[in-house]
Amino acid sequence: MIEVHDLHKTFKAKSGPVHAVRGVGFTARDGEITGLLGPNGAGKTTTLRMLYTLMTPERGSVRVDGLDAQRDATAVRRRLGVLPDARGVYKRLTARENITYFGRLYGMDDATIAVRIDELARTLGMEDFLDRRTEGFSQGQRTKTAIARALVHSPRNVILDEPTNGLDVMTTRGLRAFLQELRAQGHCVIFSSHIMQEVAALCDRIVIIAQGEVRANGTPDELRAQSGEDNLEDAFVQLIGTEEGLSA
Ligand SMILES: Nc1ncnc2c1ncn2[C@@H]1O[C@H](COP(=O)(O)OP(=O)(O)OP(=O)(O)O)[C@@H](O)[C@H]1O
Repeated sequence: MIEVHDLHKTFKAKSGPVHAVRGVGFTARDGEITGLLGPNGAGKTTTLRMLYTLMTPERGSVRVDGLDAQRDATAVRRRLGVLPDARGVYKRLTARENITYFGRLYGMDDATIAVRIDELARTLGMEDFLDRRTEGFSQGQRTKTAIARALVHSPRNVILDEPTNGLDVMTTRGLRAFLQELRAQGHCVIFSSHIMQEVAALCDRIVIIAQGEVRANGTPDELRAQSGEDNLEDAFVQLIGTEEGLSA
């Protein structure tokens, strides 16, 4: 479970401060998929970076399975699997070597890593390119490698930044099924997206974020009720106040 309380983050820019995240709070539960939905520049990536301890918030706190992300950063990292916005796979290594390297960093032995890679490769459809160097990989192949790498240690909590960016329809469907499987196994899954159809199709709980603030938070039914709209798409537009950047 990931509990986020009153996060704030400001960046200095030449033109003045950018208040990227202003008091974001929500809870992502085990056995649920929580979607962070918002237009470009809403503060999703910055929020996620604070969740996975890459960035320190100016204010507020993050707890992962009850552990404080700032005080117990190492223990928290062990409990997280992260697909960052910059996928950053090592291009001289094969996909398998990339994943193995991360498994070793998590203290896994090679036999366990090999079994786990077989499992992930099957689920994500990676068999064809698993033993190729990642240099020249398509975006989808790189993303799959980065997802497998994030999950090699079977983390309790999974954070994915725009996981379907650049993926084709079939791969997106496969990834959806995969996230549903993680949910069924009781994992806590958070992913960000600016595509409302995607969030609507998959999420148990949706946190709508715009201009660094949470505009609404609830199940799809609750959001429909809150906005007074029957259609989820209309509810999103109403709650965010703009259609900009919210489309496939
Ligand atoms: N390192 C940084 N320095 C300066 N400004 C930043 C930095 N990182 C983010 N920002 C600004 O903070 C705001 C929120 O950015 P963020 O990347 O969190 O949004 P996002 O919701 O993930 O958007 P997108 O869907 O476009 O990826 C934006 O205005 C962005 O320009």
